[in-house]
Amino acid sequence: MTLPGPASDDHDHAPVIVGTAGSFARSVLDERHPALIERVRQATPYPPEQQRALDALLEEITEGVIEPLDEAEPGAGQWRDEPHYGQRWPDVPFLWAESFFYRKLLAALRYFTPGPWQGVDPFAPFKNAELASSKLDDELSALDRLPQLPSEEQDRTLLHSSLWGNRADLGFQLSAGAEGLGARVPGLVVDDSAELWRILAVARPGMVCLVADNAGPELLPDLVLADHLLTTRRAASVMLHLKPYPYYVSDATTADALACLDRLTAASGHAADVGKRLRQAMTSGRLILRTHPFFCAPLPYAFMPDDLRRDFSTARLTIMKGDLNYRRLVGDRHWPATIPFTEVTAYFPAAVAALRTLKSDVATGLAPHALEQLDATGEAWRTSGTHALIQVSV
Ligand SMILES: O=P(O)(O)OC[C@@]1(O)O[C@H](CO)[C@@H](O)[C@@H]1O
Repeated sequence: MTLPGPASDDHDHAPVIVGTAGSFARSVLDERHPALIERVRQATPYPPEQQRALDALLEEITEGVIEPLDEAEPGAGQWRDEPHYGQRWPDVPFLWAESFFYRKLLAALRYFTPGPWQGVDPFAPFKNAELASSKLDDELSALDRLPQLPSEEQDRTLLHSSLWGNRADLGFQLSAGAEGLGARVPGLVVDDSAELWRILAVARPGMVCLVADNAGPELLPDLVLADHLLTTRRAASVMLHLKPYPYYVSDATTADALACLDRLTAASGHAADVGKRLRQAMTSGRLILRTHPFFCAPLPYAFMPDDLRRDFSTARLTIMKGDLNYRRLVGDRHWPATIPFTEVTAYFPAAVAALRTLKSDVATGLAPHALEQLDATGEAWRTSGTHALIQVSV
């Protein structure tokens, strides 16, 4: 099943986002993807076969039309019936184009092909460098001051650290530092955090699904938040949804989650305590790692398969992290930014919260005056990552 294209919009749907000339989506297709091919090439000494395949991919996305995966590519059959082959990359739904680009990149690098390169994460050099950064040591040691904070401040600090972790710093220092989180709050265009904590403040905690986004500097605060939900009995269990294979450069896989656990337990003080508790939670089944092929599908969550819908329907709350998950949650369309978040997520089987830094055009659930103020700034508030939102739909 494929995202309805621009021509097939229902009358009550906004136009699907495509790579219109001059748009953010177009800049991703024309600039970020070619640049990423070169970054991947520089980071790992791939042999001539992969080099030739990368050259062909670069030519296809810049000069050509969308070509199907080679028939010999493992899993090509799942992509065989897509309706966009032969079209220009900017002319098809941006969500589809971006997702298929990453699938073709892994094909070019023989990620799925039995042999020496099978399962080698092309983005590992970038992820490993982020996780090894000494900057994280300072961030993690700032966690030592967390237990002294009042419980509500702990809630706020860890929720905001998870939210802003999307911007490659953990945000823990912000909570303990002089400037505090106040420095970030102006960037918060919607804040439904009170509703989020209300949903979790129940006598008998249930399962919380946390749909992860990026590894390293984002996944670390996500894991600290998961530990906090477990230790403060807001969650009986946390189901951490991860990508089944490398995706969108930084998206977290199981290997990345385990690397973060190691980073926590190898730290000192509170961070190490959190790491130990999370390892125990995993072995006791209270922290469950889950993945599903749909997390790398080019479709909105409205098209999720039944087994994934069941996971979310049994959860007290599902927390969707990051920009791509938001685009898939609300549908990657040119919605009026004031359309209620509850309206565009009405299909979701249970309570859902989005923790998202705005890094692409789609926006929903903004108050009219907030939208007016943001547009009046003349800043690229939708795509610069300087603004964020916490939205809840029950
Ligand atoms: O989901 P994340 O990691 O927060 O952000 C992913 C993302 O913002 O990066 C792309 C641009 O490079 C966007 O198209 C996409 O939504």
